[in-house]
Amino acid sequence: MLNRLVIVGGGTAGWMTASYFKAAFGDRIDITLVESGNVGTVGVGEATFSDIRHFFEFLGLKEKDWMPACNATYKLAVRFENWREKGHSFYHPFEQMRSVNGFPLTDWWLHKGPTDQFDRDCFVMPSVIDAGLSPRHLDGTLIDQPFVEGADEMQGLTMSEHQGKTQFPYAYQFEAALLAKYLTTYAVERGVTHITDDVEKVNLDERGWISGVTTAQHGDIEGDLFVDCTGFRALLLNKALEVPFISYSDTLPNDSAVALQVPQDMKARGILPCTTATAQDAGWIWTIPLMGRIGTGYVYAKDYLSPEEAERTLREFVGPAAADVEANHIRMRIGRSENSWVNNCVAIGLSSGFVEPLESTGIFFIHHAIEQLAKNFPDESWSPVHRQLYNDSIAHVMDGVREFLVLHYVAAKRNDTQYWRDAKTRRIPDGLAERIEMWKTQLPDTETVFPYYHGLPPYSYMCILLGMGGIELKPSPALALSDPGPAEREFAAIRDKTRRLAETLPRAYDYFAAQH
Ligand SMILES: Cc1cc2nc3c(=O)[nH]c(=O)nc-3n(C[C@H](O)[C@H](O)[C@H](O)COP(=O)(O)OP(=O)(O)OC[C@H]3O[C@@H](n4cnc5c(N)ncnc54)[C@H](O)[C@@H]3O)c2cc1C
Ligand SMILES: N[C@H](Cc1c[nH]c2cc(Cl)ccc12)C(=O)O
Repeated sequence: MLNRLVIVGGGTAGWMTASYFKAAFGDRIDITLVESGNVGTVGVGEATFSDIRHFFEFLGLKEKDWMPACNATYKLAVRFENWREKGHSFYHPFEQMRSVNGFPLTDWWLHKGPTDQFDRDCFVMPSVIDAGLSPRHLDGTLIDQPFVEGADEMQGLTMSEHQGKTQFPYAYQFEAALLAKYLTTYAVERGVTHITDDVEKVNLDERGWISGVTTAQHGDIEGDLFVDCTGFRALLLNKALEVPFISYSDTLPNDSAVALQVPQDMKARGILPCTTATAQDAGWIWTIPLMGRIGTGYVYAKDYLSPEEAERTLREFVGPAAADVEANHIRMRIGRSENSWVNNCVAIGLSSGFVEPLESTGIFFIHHAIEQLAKNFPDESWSPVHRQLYNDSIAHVMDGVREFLVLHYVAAKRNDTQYWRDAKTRRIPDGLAERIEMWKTQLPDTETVFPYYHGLPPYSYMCILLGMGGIELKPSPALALSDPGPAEREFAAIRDKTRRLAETLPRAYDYFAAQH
């Protein structure tokens, strides 16, 4: 039986993989995780997709247990500031797009918008976020959404099987290092062998398959399937097996980041329950509120900005609270491995690929890779079909997300610096130009977005197109011949619901203070 899994690397990717496979296969799988005591983890990675809740459910973990341990908060949207012009903001919320007579509400909004804010008119969440509210009441009940928690027909589905069925109203923000620690306890309690040591050599057999890894103090570790979770180093897949890496730098030039972890009194400050991405002269700054601190960082292209200037800008942006905080400068490898599974080696996490964290996709990539590996887990026959299906799925998810991110820059109206002007003339992925031409006339739908599963529904594309403001969009001509009454009633219903929620939901801080 093929059941010896060796995971090299103990960051978020390594521990998520170890925990998931123990939860999936129990004692029938033998898992060893070796992580260096000398090489650190990336140390950021704090905002997620809402889909991550399936991961926690699969492990049997409850919010009330893991969230306080990871200083976690709720994320109801990404808030984009200054991408259209300075002073403008809009949300990409976790909220299903309403549809009226077969047309998305955003189409009706284009036809006859009640205000110039598509997000506040078409969704409830933006006003909930502006008011700093929690999506759960103090007794734990969920915001009034068309969503049934724990519905039987949803159990055991992968993320791709869930897509389009429901939209859960929030994701999470947490300290990734604390989550890795929490999962270490989870995995070790369930029988994962944990070794702290440096892998110094990857041993290949005559076919070029990995027979084992040699550590500094624990000798050789042998296994059947090796999971490379060594981060940007990609020691097994890219270094030992020499699998080529496809850079995305021609379409996504941001290759650097500087991060700060700024202690804050969240009670005094309050929690804006979202991740904010504020456009800058040569990139953007993330702001992620956690319990007890703000995680923040400037993502930029070093062709346009030096690390010193980036750090200075970030410190000015944060203000005096950052004065004594040490900055963490990070070089990002943007792109993906040609194949993430080769022979008996599967790369998961940064070793497989990465795109800038503008839509918080890093942990989503890990979760997706784990689900796909579980689905395509090999036996002694090592069928190439499993590898092929896995590799295609990983490539599609990463290429699809790349396309979505490129759209942010192409659609942003801002053009006040060379960085933003170049964003309009840089090469874009094949197919995107044609799709944008189509979306100018007909808003994105399942038929016209990137044709493979990549985690993002068509309404996400609508939000970016409508919010960024640099591409002129037209409503469907059919709406001019249609009765506007039902759409007007829907806009009014959203206004009513927003008012009702503002009166009943607790402040986000108060909700978490009660949990802690
Ligand atoms: C600037 C930035 C911001 C990000 N923000 C987000 C976000 O908001 N949301 C999100 O979802 N994702 C985000 N990510 C991505 C996220 O950080 C990663 O996906 C996640 O942390 C997984 O990292 P990893 O485990 O693959 O690698 P790492 O954290 O780098 O871990 C690598 C592991 O390999 C081990 N290792 C390396 N060499 C050896 C060796 N020789 N022997 C033994 N062990 C070894 C190390 O000790 C470490 O344990 C961000 C990434 C960056 C760079
Ligand atoms: N898989 C979906 C992806 C998704 C839907 N809405 C949003 C909003 C934001 Cl900010 C990020 C991702 C998504 C999910 O996670 O719910």
